[in-house]
Amino acid sequence: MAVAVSVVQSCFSGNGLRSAIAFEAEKGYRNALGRKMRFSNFVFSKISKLCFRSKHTFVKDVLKEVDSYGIASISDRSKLLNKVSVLMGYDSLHNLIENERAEKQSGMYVKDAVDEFDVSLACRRFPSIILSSSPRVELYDGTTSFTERMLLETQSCEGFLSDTMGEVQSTTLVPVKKSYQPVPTEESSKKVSLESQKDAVSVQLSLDSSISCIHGISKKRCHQLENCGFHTLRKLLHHFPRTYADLQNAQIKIDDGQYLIFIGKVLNSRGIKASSTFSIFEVVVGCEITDNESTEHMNDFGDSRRKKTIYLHLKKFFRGTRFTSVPFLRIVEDKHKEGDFVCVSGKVRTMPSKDHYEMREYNIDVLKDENEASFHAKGRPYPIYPSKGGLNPNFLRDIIERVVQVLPVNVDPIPKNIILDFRLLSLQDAYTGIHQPKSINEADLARKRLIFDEFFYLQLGRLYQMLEGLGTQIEKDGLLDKYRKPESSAAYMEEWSSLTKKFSKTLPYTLTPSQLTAVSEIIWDLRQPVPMNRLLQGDVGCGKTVVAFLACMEVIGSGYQAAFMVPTELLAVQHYEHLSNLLENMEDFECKPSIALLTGSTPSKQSRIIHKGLQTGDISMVIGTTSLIADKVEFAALRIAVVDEQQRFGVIQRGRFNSKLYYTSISSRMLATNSDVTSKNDKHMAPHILAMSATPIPRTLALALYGDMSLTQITDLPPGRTPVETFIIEGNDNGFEDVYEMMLDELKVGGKVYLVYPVIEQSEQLPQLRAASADFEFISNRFQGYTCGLLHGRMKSDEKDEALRKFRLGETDILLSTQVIEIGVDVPDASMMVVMNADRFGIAQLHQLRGRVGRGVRKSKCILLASSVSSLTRLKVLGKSSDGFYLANMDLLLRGPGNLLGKKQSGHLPEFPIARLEVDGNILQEAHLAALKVLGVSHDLEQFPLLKTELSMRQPLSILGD
Ligand SMILES: Nc1ncnc2c1ncn2[C@@H]1O[C@H](COP(=O)(O)OP(=O)(O)OP(=O)(O)O)[C@@H](O)[C@H]1O
Repeated sequence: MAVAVSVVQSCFSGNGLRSAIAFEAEKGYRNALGRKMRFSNFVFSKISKLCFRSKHTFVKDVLKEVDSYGIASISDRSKLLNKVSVLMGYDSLHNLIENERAEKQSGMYVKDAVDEFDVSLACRRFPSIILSSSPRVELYDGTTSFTERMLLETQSCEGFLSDTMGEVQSTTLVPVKKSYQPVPTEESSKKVSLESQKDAVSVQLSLDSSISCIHGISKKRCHQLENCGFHTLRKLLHHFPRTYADLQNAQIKIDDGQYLIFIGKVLNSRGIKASSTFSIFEVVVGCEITDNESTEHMNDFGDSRRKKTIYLHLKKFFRGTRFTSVPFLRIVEDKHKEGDFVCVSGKVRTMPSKDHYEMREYNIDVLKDENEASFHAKGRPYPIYPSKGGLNPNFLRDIIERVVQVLPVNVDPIPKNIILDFRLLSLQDAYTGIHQPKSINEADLARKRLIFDEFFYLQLGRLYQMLEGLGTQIEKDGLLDKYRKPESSAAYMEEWSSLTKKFSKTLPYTLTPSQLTAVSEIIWDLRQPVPMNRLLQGDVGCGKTVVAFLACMEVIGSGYQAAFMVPTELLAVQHYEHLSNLLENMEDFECKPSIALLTGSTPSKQSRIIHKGLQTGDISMVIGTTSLIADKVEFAALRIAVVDEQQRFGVIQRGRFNSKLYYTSISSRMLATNSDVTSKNDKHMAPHILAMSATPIPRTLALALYGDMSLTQITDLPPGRTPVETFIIEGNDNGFEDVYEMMLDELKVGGKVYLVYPVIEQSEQLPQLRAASADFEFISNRFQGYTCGLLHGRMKSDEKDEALRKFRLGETDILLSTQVIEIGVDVPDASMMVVMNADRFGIAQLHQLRGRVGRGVRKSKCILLASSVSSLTRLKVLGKSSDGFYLANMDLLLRGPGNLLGKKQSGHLPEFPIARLEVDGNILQEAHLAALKVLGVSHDLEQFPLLKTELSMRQPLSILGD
């Protein structure tokens, strides 16, 4: 048996020896005497250390040869190193060198060979090792002979490679003690034991404890884990299983690699010390399995199914001197006693002997009795982990299991009543449930709790920051109340300023109930002493613009300024013209606000005049593009910034208005210059923000993106609108012919048609895509007698304006365009839209495009031409519904939030490691309520110190998306 042990030991030799051998061989066995001596001393000491308990002649011979290495010929040296390599567990010297290179290249140089060591390979090479059925291996008892010890002591190899490789391993050996008793070091006493210290540890351990506190983890492993980002227990616990294998009850035919569950009895449990730093733990379980499918053989009891016993060899490997101590091995052995009834699950590997199987990834539970077996045998999910940074998933699984076992009970920062109210698992149970679930249901509950946390801290962080920005307790309560009962905060028409009332009277229509409520809510907010942060959401064409205009009028009426920012010049011009027309209709000329248009194309002389006007307060409202947030634009008293098409701008730009602080209202400033008194009502405050979203985004997504904003939704459409009739047609020759016919019919009755293309120019890479410019001539020829216009992003600003103006005025009948018209373009009598290669657009995007027609009283059609039959199905959803929120939800489900929002905006979405917004929206709502509840009790979270610490740990600033 001693031979077996020494050989196994040799397989576990450290990287230092391998590096030295590889280096020596690669450098061509250099002849400098000093070097040769240093090398032979080093190898000798290493080999001796590996084999020092063996009296086997092979080892002794090798030692002798190593001793005379310095005087041996190059070929003998090469042969010797070949032998040493084999002794170390490699196939040959060549194989050793390859391994060394591969590890260096993979960047895993510090990789611990032990855990990768395949015992079965060694068993095959050295038949004397029969781990699975051999009697207990004698543990080390210090029987090394005196002469050997003397020899070892004199062969110090310190610093062999210090001058060449810089990787020194101090291997000075000390006389071996008679009986081995591990002396607890300060470091090891700090570490957490798997079982016994659990309670004691719970006091000191926290989720953010370093991973070095995991019992038995080697320094190398620690480094590896840390290099892969696992610095703390939390990081490890948040490495969630990728999926769970569905464990099947074992049948007679067992295949390699299957994940199975067994009930059986422990036959043997033993700890084997294989070297001074390496031990193997093996439990052998005997299980009787049934062939459920066989009815041919009857057993003694008349049972028609065949039964047989199989043997499972559950193996675990430990490295580190602490794990080779007799007491440790005894403790591990005693964990499972002979005759224990157990449930084992995991991945099986077939062994050479019949009916013997090995399991290295497994769960083992001791069962009370046979009754419990039926419950367990139903199968439990087996977690499968993703690898990370080259770390083996099984290793990760093992280390995570150890962390779960020592997890303290009191790690949960979320208050108990929140846990109860929202029926959540405790955090400890959630970690156990996600990593070691007893059922899929448990894993699901655990997942819910962890998703809840992701959302909860996001909401808590945002609301907390908002409250921090407020002065008084009343303001804070008011804000939380507003989130809890948004409907109770509204200023109705009678309370609006006279300018707002007058403006509303000039509108050529009456506001819809939703529009009225929206204006009332916004005006209520504008009266508050804290900056408003509101998102106005509504389906295409529901009339958001006029709501925003009314909000602007309200602040202008009180002597302040308004800014209205839109994403395109086209839209800026459209809004400017629209508002100018509405203001022209106002009877009272005296208080008519002065408005300006400021875009990138505004001539510089004109821009300067506008800048000046904004600075002095002569201009009360400016409409424009991102030019509005340029540094040189200064406002005298900016009180509201309307940001249209919020998601096109993102959080950063929205925030930039905040730097344009207003100081005092223009009227009070004038008063102040006359009387030297500043109105007490005027504060230095950031302007109110009204964001408008034209893409109806699901509430959950809105909450995730704009968790810090109030939400107003316009849910009805102006009266008289008839739903746009939608056709989904395959874009083949027949399809196109049909569409051209329909277009002709529409044009004949005075309709206007948009033709929307996915690209401007035809491309060689995507020849199947129809292009706007390329089609212009063809369409003009095809529809002779009708005028065609072209509109796309590469045209100059004034050319675009002109194209749209002509279409609006009816000078062109067909407008060939790209998706530039997607946002906000309002030509009320456009009555038909044809979208080429419609499958290239997202559902929400198509809904937006479709919203460009049917904006007036005219009945409208939208034709979506699919590139292929297969894409018809996805488009059909648009045929079924014209409800933007429903479609946005569908899009969210089908394509995820990134695609729904577009690249730019989805970059502002916080990252959720396990939550999926498209399906976990309800948890987000709950988390929002929970956050409100907590902050309602303690605005500054002083009453919840654990929660506050946790919040700061989770870096709330990053969740703002900036
Ligand atoms: N209450 C109303 N009654 C009738 N027409 C209205 C009403 N409100 C707005 N409109 C008209 O509906 C059309 C669409 O309005 P508006 O451009 O404000 O919609 P929107 O919500 O901003 O649309 P989009 O999301 O497409 O930009 C405009 O022509 C506008 O004049």
